Amino acid sequence: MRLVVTGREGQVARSLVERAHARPDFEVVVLGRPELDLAKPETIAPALAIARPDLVVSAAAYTAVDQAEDEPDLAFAVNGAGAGHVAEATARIGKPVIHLSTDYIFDGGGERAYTENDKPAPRSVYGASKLAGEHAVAKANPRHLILRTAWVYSPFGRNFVKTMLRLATDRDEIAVVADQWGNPTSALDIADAILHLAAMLYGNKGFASFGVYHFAGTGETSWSGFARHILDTSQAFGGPYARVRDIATVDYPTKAQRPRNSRLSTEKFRSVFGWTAPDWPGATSRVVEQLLTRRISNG
Ligand SMILES: NC(=O)C1=CN([C@@H]2O[C@H](COP(=O)(O)OP(=O)(O)OC[C@H]3O[C@@H](n4cnc5c(N)ncnc54)[C@H](O)[C@@H]3O)[C@@H](O)[C@H]2O)C=CC1
Repeated sequence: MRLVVTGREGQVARSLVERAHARPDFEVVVLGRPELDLAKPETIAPALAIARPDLVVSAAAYTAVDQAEDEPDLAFAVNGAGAGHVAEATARIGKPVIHLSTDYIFDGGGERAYTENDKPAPRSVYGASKLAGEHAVAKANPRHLILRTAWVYSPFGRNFVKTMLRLATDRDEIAVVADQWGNPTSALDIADAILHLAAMLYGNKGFASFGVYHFAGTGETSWSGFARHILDTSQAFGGPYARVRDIATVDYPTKAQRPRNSRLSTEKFRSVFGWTAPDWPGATSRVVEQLLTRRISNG
């Protein structure tokens, strides 16, 4: 089965390439700029048609959350209209699309994990642009799976785990927000879930479970809890360590507002697809170990 993935250098795209290495039943083709540019609609359909997908994974996005506040037009062009064009081009060649979305479509109020029935109310340009993308995808291709995920990290690209390890190389203490809660999610686990979905979809004309799903690491924590686990694991493997000091969101102002409660209920995904992500501490430890081992082997 041939998966065509947008966002060539992204965490999810690179994780899919890595996970598919061990799976002779999957071939993963990654597309990126300039041949596929979500901000240039005319590039999208030709690039996808040439790549001959059995399934498209729409993982490219404008993900600079704070910068999006200053570039709303570009964020909406890429995450909203661009995502819609990908889904439309995929529908035109008769294939399904798996599209990645985000916890930031919620406002972060409330005390329980969000379900797929909860009403979106984004508080940032990024969140609003991703919600526009969900609507555009759903309208353009009825054969869609929209996966909302959160707090994504991996051995690739830029993410919170790599930031903590980098800061710990030259600081004794790192101040981290303690009053935002969520589910850290390894992009490698997202990749495994996507391969599971792809196998269920392939050649199954009767597949009737299209729609919106939440998929995230199992268990929850705060950013500071996440940071402590990363640095404790690093120390255990002989890597950099720093103490973590809890601070409040108000003490760490950012341009874009983040949801205080980012927790996603993955019950629907589990019951429909029989699949759950590993628990977040174990998954995080594996990525930290992978990063430290790579660093040592690279000298
Ligand atoms: N990183 C996170 O914490 C979260 C990410 N998501 C979503 O998951 C998906 C994957 O995220 P990541 O892999 O972490 O993102 P990433 O930031 O690692 O990768 C995004 C990719 O999209 C590409 N891209 C940006 N603008 C483009 C354009 N105009 N045309 C073509 N490609 C373009 C970038 O070059 C990059 O390769 C995205 O849809 C994101 O919105 C959802 C929740 C949390």
